Amino acid sequence: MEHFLLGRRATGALIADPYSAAPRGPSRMAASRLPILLAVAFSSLSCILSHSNREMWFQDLFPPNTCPINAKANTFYGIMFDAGSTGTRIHIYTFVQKSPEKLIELEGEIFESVKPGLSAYADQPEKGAETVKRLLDMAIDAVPRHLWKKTPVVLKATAGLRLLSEEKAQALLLEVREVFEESPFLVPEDSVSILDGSYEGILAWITVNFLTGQLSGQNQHTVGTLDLGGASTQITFLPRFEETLKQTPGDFLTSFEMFNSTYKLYTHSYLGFGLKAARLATLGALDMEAVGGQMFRSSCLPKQLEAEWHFGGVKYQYGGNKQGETGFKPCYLEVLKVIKGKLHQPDEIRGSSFYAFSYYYDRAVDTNLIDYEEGGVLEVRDFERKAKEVCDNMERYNSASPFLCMDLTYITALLKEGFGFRDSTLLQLTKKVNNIETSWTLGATFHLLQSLGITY
Ligand SMILES: O=c1[nH]cnc2c1ncn2[C@@H]1O[C@H](COP(=O)(O)OP(=O)(O)O)[C@@H](O)[C@H]1O
Ligand SMILES: [Ca+2]
Repeated sequence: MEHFLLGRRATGALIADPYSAAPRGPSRMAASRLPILLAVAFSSLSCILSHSNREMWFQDLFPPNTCPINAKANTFYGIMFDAGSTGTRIHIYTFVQKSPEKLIELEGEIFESVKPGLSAYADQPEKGAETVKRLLDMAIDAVPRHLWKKTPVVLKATAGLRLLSEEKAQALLLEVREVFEESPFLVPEDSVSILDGSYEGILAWITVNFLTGQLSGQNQHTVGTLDLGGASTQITFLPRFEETLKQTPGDFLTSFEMFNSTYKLYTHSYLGFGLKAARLATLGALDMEAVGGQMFRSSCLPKQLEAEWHFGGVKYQYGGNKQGETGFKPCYLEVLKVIKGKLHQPDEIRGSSFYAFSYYYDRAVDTNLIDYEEGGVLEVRDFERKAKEVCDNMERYNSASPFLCMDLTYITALLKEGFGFRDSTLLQLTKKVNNIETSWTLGATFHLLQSLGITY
């Protein structure tokens, strides 16, 4: 079992900031003021302690002789980039410390994204870094000038870069690091890296459970999370039964500390099981070496379709089964080959409900199962019903993505045959909670603030 200690205790004065600045920036700034549980070491004792400990590398983050006891309400920022396999996103979080005795609050988020993801620039790392720079320019506008030097900027890449060769991934990360170094922001050590898969699940779990208020107070009823990316997928939950801990392979369990609690989580990231990687696997095109003008066909695609698809910087030609079968049944069998026996099935989850986002959300929106703004609660069987409807009437759904049938069938098979959920398992489809994106980036920013000694 792995054990992550997320951050260490803060030394108070390092948290304090004499400046008080109203957040400004684009209208996307979410105005929600979440009551927060971030325990911040703002006691006068820690203020004294920190004064004797000023030589730390992050000392510039806050003025050395600021005593929090005198600090007024202040605002600070954290910039977290998510370099996903299908796109790069910037999350600029605003936090407010209203008074030394109070816990800090997450005030809002500015979010923007670009496509394609960094991995599409595997052979042009400078161009890839340019996409990051364009997003970072937004932060220049969003963060008040006098706070630039104290605002940390971090980028974490997920499955797209995990699948690249070490050399290509490192070249991209190096270029991004240069962009950061040239910016006016605080660039912590290790500010540009590939995020470990198990961290990805844990940090998303922290985000969702933080935003839904489950990490504070005595009666915590945490919820499990399901993230379906382009290249990998994560499942994370807090096991309630001893039996689950006994039945689970050690590397699926991770213990970590956050907000003064220790959690032992079940989490796993399945690389190559994201929605787009699964398309390639279903088409039999996952082995990139095999590509070379070859046409990949599937019963999950419209019969007459012949098209090209670019993913991860590689071009694929694909099409429908001109002569053979199409529809839900043959498609399900095709997809099953990709999934069957490849995933661990914890018994405990069969009766639980889960939060689901990313491509679970997008495909549910695409087929009107949920509203784009509101999200909603679905049962696993709703995805299967929709998959049948789309796959057995493929021509009718022609206007949407030609992969709609394959995607819905994959989601159905992943949930049922992969993780072992029941038809009746409830899924809470959520994009935002209180106007904040349900992404691992918020959990990662808490971790960042902890490691900089700002919160614990
Ligand atoms: O912050 C976010 N807000 C909204 N959607 C997001 C965010 N981050 C990721 N997504 C969703 O994640 C999916 C793409 O996955 P991604 O590109 O992150 O692949 P990966 O996780 O396998 O690297 C899409 O459904 C996209 O809408
Ligand atoms: Ca992702």
